[in-house]
Amino acid sequence: MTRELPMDFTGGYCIPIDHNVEKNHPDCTWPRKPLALSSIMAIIHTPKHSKDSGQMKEHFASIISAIGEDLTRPGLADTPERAAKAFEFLTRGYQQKLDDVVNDALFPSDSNEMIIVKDIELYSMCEHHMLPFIGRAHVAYIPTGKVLGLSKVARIVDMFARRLQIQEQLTLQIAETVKSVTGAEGVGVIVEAKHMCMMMRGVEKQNSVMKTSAMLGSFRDDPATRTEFLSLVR
Ligand SMILES: Nc1nc2c(ncn2[C@@H]2O[C@H](COP(=O)(O)OP(=O)(O)OP(=O)(O)O)[C@@H](O)[C@H]2O)c(=O)[nH]1
Repeated sequence: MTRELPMDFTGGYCIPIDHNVEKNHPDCTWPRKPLALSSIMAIIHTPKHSKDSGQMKEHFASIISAIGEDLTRPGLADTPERAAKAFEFLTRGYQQKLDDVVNDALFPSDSNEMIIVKDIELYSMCEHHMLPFIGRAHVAYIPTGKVLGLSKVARIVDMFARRLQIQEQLTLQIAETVKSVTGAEGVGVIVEAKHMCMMMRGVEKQNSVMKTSAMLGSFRDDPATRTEFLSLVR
């Protein structure tokens, strides 16, 4: 079945952003035109959900009953509550605010050399099956006067990973956010991950790895910068 995914156009390539955005956003037309960075940031930093763990607990109880299990047996009695808590944790990115995540950890620096944070492990969940995808992110940027606290790069990765995602969107969100927070002249992000929806079910391929990248600013425009990033990541 061919499916039209809602698309956004950023930095020269298209990625799905959000099912509601395309319908509602006046800039989202076809053929696509670039969204202003402020619009992108507003979209990706606005949590669209408020948590309700009581409701989640009830829903998990319904799912357990629906698969034919006995909710009253001792092993399962507390499972709806545990599952709700786990799910809340796994999707906590919706509750996070960028300002809190960054916590003003931006420091003046004269460096204009590439900064890379490699091998940031990530745990996310595909929005199609709500099954995990697990992998690593490599994030690089070239600062222009200020650098970001090292841990904050990993926190930004987590903030977006801990939502229902597709890998392409996650990759771009990390890149756009690092760029907007640091004002970097360029940002490169590579994510490599294995998707449980392809391993545990469906096509059942155990060894395929998905690699996605987002190159912004000089990482996009300057082949030497991109090559340096790719060689350092390798
Ligand atoms: N591009 C992309 N696709 C993803 C990601 N996570 C899951 N998918 C894919 O989303 C698609 C959903 O396809 P559907 O045909 O609607 O669902 P399905 O019948 O469960 O598909 P199968 O997984 O092929 O059994 C599948 O091809 C998944 O592999 C992701 O991060 N990026």
